[in-house]
Amino acid sequence: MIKSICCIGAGYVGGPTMAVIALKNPHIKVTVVDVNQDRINAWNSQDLDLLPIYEPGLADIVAKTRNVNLFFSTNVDEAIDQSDMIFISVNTPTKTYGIGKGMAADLKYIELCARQIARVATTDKIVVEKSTLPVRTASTIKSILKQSHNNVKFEILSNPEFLAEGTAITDLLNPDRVLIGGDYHTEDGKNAIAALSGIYLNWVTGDKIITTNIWSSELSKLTANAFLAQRIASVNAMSAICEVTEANVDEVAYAIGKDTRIGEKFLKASVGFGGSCFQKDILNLVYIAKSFGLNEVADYWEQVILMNNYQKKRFAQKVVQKMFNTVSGKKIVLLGWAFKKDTNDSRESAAIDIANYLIEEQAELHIYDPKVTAQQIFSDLERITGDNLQQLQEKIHVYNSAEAIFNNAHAIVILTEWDEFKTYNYIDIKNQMLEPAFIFDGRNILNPAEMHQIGFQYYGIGK
Ligand SMILES: NC(=O)C1=CN([C@@H]2O[C@H](COP(=O)(O)OP(=O)(O)OC[C@H]3O[C@@H](n4cnc5c(N)ncnc54)[C@H](O)[C@@H]3O)[C@@H](O)[C@H]2O)C=CC1
Ligand SMILES: O=C(O)[C@H]1O[C@H](OP(=O)(O)OP(=O)(O)OC[C@H]2O[C@@H](n3ccc(=O)[nH]c3=O)[C@H](O)[C@@H]2O)[C@H](O)[C@@H](O)[C@@H]1O
Repeated sequence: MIKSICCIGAGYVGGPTMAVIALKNPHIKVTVVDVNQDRINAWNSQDLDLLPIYEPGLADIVAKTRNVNLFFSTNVDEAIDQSDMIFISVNTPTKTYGIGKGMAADLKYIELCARQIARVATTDKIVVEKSTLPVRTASTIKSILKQSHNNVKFEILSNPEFLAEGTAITDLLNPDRVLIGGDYHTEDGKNAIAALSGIYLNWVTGDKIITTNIWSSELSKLTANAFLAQRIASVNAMSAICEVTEANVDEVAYAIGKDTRIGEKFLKASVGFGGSCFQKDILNLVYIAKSFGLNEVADYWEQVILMNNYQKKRFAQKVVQKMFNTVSGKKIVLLGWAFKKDTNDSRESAAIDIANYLIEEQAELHIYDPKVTAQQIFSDLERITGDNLQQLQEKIHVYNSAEAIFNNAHAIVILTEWDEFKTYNYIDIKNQMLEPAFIFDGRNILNPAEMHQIGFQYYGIGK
């Protein structure tokens, strides 16, 4: 019976996942630890608006559980030692150096966790891989844990997380499935799987809990993300064909989605997918395929990334081309910076690449996102443009609200599908803008007929 859980990594996965586990398992003490003091302070802040992660419904659960059976701390050693089960939920970004640079997953944080667990643990532990990892990582973790001198038994499980940001809490409360990979041929393995299942069974029905061997579980996570991203790349490829044939991508997506073998979800054409995982996980898969000499397999999946890059560039080029082939010195309003709505996360957001392209074309950018801070927007831009903060602040303007942003603008470019962008008074907005007033709707959230009627030059994706 598990009494105490430690989760290493208080990020987008560790925080919400542990909050829900704590809510549904009041008899278990859950401690989320991180080396980042600022992040832990933010998780502990009295004002729930200051939590480091914005997710609908998260603050309510934290309010109910924090300092009851959910704790946030930087004391990693103590939390490891006091727990029966340890979730590793640290970041696994794409490597930026050395062998596999730009493609392989960087496992240094995972290895550091494993070494720390091996050094600190004095009682038996179940170690759960929550981070997304290349297939066969568990064997690396196992060999590191074997070096422990404390005569401790470790059982390793893979339990990948399938939540999507923006809907993390509903995804966690009502998952399509929970996947547990473990050593189901041994008694210890079976017990560990049962212990982890027991935690989920407090709110997930048994038929949704899938048990596989550990390698299938690790590989299923990369596979799921590759398949999901491939659907978006496919529909975006079709959006390019729609734009030159007078077909409408929303209609095409609706028509094919009605085929239950295809299904209607994840067929929304866009400026391109973003987020911290799709690109990195597909690159990781490509690297794994290449390292086994499976070059055709690698090329097949890499095409999803290439298609996505093409979509971002195509959209930015269209903005320039429709505005008489120049945006130099023109005021362009970017609505949205997050990689999708209902999150404050901008990692790998399509907005970053599109802004960079427009900056290169000397546009004057005015940016507003309801949840991403100005500090984050400038730091994303510093990284992609190579300019320093002062240089950027001279030419780019970030707003706290959309109220004063549209005055004398040449164009509006919608990059994230935030609901509030649909509720604006576009008649008023049009009156504040220069003529001809352009809208480039990278998320197809506005009604084209209405926009044309107001007098906008309106361009969506795939129509
Ligand atoms: N963001 C998402 O929606 C999803 C992410 N994942 C996977 O979950 C993993 C975590 O992702 P995020 O939560 O988004 O990352 P994140 O970057 O938000 O959080 C990771 C945290 O781990 C901490 N950390 C790193 N090394 C540490 C160490 N040795 N000791 C203590 N803390 C340490 C970092 O300071 C950071 O706060 C990744 O492998 C990702 O692929 C899986 C499903 C969904
Ligand atoms: O491993 C992960 O991190 C997670 O990656 C994705 O979740 P996430 O990246 O948070 O968000 P998605 O809803 O998948 O959106 C990803 C990107 O695709 C775009 N998208 C999504 C759906 C769609 O139809 N069209 C489209 O352009 C979104 O705007 C966003 O930029 C998966 O959906 C999760 O199951 C997975 O756990």
